[in-house]
Amino acid sequence: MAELPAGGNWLSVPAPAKLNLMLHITGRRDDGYHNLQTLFQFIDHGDDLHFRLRNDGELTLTPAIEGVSFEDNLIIRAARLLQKKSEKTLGADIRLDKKLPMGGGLGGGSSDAATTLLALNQLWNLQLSLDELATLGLSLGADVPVFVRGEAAFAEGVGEILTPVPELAEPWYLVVCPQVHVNTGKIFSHKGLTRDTDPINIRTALKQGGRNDCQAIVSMLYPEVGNTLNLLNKFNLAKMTGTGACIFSSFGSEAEAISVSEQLPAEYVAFVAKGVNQSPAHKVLFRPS
Ligand SMILES: C[C@@](CO)(OP(=O)(O)O)[C@H](O)COP(=O)(O)OP(=O)(O)OC[C@H]1O[C@@H](n2ccc(N)nc2=O)[C@H](O)[C@@H]1O
Ligand SMILES: Nc1ncnc2c1ncn2[C@@H]1O[C@H](COP(=O)(O)OP(=O)(O)O)[C@@H](O)[C@H]1O
Repeated sequence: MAELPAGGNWLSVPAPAKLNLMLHITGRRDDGYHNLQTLFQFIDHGDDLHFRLRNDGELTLTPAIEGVSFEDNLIIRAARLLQKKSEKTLGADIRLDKKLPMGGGLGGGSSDAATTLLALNQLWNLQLSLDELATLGLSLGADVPVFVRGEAAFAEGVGEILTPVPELAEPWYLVVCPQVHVNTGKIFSHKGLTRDTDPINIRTALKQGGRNDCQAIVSMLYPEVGNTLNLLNKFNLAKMTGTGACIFSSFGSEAEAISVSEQLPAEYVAFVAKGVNQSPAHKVLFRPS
């Protein structure tokens, strides 16, 4: 990341990735969306965003994301929602240090949106509650509310009915990112998708975990995903996050995770990160003073 331009104070806030430790699809709703049951946990790896106040109502974002227009970028969409809500003419310069792959199931876009809502709420002194920010966030994407609330959670509905699960273990993860962009809509509309898994309760989800109902279809449509799962499974149980493409495997120590990553073929893109039940964004913004 290039140095932040001089002048003004920059507020730097991480936008962590999430993993779906299990993902069951329990039905299809009348609006075409699917009801899910999923366990969300954050990892201490993600994008970084930097915000500087402007008093002229303008928004800038540097650098742009290739293939995503300025107004479509979830960062700008989140900022616009807050501008509308506050009826104030505040603006911001925003710098994005993008590290997460797009369409990887790591929730990078949703996390960028949530970090923007949290950071600008503070920078613009809007005093919106987490409930209000989560409701605004849901209009941007089903995964935004969990990032706004910042607690590892069991999620139901399309992901907006959240029950915190602070008791989740916080292992080290090896995350491998096959270089394909999975189209979420294509997976949910596939006729072979398992979409009638019986609902389970939180206790069962925490005790037994669960599978990812999208994994079989994604592996079939994107062979790189299936191949990566097969390879990682030789070392340790591996699972896909969200609608893919990224695969993760958990370890008791950082050293074990690194050791497996070092045994992967050189062309594999992978990183090691720690599972955390509190969002790193919350750690920065709600640090006790
Ligand atoms: C399933 C998850 C789990 O985390 O996958 P990832 O995106 O993280 O991989 C998310 O909740 C994804 O939520 P979100 O990111 O909002 O989904 P979008 O890309 O907007 O969804 C694209 C399309 O998939 C379908 N869709 C999405 C979510 C859902 N619960 N049911 C659906 O049927 C809808 O047709 C929607 O138009
Ligand atoms: N700031 C952003 N970061 C990533 N993706 C964005 C962003 N703004 C808009 N998008 C769009 O959202 C899509 C989903 O991105 P992302 O959240 O990273 O994937 P996933 O939901 O699979 O983890 C991207 O393909 C891109 O078109």
